[in-house]
Amino acid sequence: MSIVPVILASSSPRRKELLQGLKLNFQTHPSDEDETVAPGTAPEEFVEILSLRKASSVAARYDQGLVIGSDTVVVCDGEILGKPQDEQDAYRMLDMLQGRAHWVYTGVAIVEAGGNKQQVAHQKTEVFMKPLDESRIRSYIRSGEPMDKAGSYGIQGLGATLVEKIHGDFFTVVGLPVSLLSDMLEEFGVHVL
Ligand SMILES: Cc1cn([C@H]2C[C@H](O)[C@@H](COP(=O)(O)OP(=O)(O)OP(=O)(O)O)O2)c(=O)[nH]c1=O
Repeated sequence: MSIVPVILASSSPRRKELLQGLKLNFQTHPSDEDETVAPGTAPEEFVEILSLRKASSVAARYDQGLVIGSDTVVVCDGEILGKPQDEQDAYRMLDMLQGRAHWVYTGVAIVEAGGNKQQVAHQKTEVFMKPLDESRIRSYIRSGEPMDKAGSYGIQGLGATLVEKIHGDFFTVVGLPVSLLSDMLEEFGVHVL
């Protein structure tokens, strides 16, 4: 158990659940940072910039503690897909992803509040989606699940039925690479196990 306060700079229920899995005491403090990044930024850089921006903005509000920020995007044909704007956008994304492979990138940053230590890294996982016809995509969109998720699907929910297989870390797809995060926490003196 750590005595350093840990703060998750996120409004994502998935990230909260995944961090709870590490049995750390922590609080959440969502960041309201702007999520725009310069066009043409590579995905690995994109998720690291946003993870660090989220963690740094929340760290600035505390005198001490370790603040964790994270960001997830889906990458297909060189296009970075974030959360859909609306149902039409969700359809466009799912139609693009069906029947083929894409990458999910998740960045994770730890920023020491009241100090000057910080670390950022990312992980990527390849996801193979089944071929999906229009009615299946529309039915999935009607479930409401796609709307707050990068690439318009959630592998941990109904979206699991759309996925054929993955290569890499499952938790990276859901939105927080917990194994990588635990290694990073070690560097800050927090031992999960
Ligand atoms: C691909 C995929 C993404 N997602 C989610 C994880 C993230 O919550 C979301 C990507 O959006 P993010 O902008 O990374 O995160 P967020 O806005 O939800 O939360 P915050 O910035 O406050 O931390 O997509 C899933 O839940 N399952 C999946 O399979």
